[in-house]
Amino acid sequence: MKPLLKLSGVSAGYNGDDVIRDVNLEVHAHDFLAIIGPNGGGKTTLLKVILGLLPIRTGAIEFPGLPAGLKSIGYLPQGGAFDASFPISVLDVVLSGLMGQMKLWQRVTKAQRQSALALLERTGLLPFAANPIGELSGGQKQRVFLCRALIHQPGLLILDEPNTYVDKGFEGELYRILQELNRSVAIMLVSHDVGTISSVVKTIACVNGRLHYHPSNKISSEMLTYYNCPVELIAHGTIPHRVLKNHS
Ligand SMILES: Nc1ncnc2c1ncn2[C@@H]1O[C@H](COP(=O)(O)OP(=O)(O)OP(=O)(O)O)[C@@H](O)[C@H]1O
Repeated sequence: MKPLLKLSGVSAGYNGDDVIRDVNLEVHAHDFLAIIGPNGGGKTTLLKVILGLLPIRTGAIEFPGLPAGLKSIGYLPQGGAFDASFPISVLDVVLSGLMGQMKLWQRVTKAQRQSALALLERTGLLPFAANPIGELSGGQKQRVFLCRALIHQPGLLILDEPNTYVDKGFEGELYRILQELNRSVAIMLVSHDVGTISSVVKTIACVNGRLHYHPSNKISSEMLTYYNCPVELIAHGTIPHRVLKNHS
């Protein structure tokens, strides 16, 4: 099976300085890959080059198993990256995820509307479908943006810190939804929360300038220390968990 996404010897950065160096990575159908690493290690930069938002200095990025290339990728940016004060309904935000696929003069079909409503139902937001997006909480908005990233049925879903704004009560449910989605869509997930995601994902890549790939979801402190990605125990609320420390 061809990989959906293939990076070969990719280096990229800003103002002439490489942030990620000689990155090699393949993502295949049904993969559920966590991208972890310290602050400033280059995780978001990696996503930017995959999404074509940042030019690469060396190497190649290909989408052999995604016939529509970038258009087959669903993306949930950090914090939604959407002006939520815009007077638009929750349902229309979800449907706006189809814009890249549709011609200017095309109208949303009944089937597309039904799909959007089904996604809202799946994420517990159906009662809010007609509400202005600005009226929702941060966590609820993040769920709407997840639906928006899914509405065009991507082959690969990329999420940058999806739990940042999600209410704690929905975090477990979010991971459950992602695991269910993973039956039909490959997922790449950037996260700092090593403890939680290791039980959810299938494989792990640690990005710290270079990318170190682990074909398993088991994370040990030794492994992270070896790759210069030390972890520490912290507690949010009552449950302590491991997160990545800043690099010295
Ligand atoms: N637009 C930019 N211009 C210049 N430097 C940038 C830009 N964006 C990021 N950087 C720098 O690139 C490095 C990597 O940043 P990046 O956001 O990719 O890291 P990250 O691993 O996603 O970090 P975090 O975990 O804090 O989100 C950092 O040193 C950052 O300051």
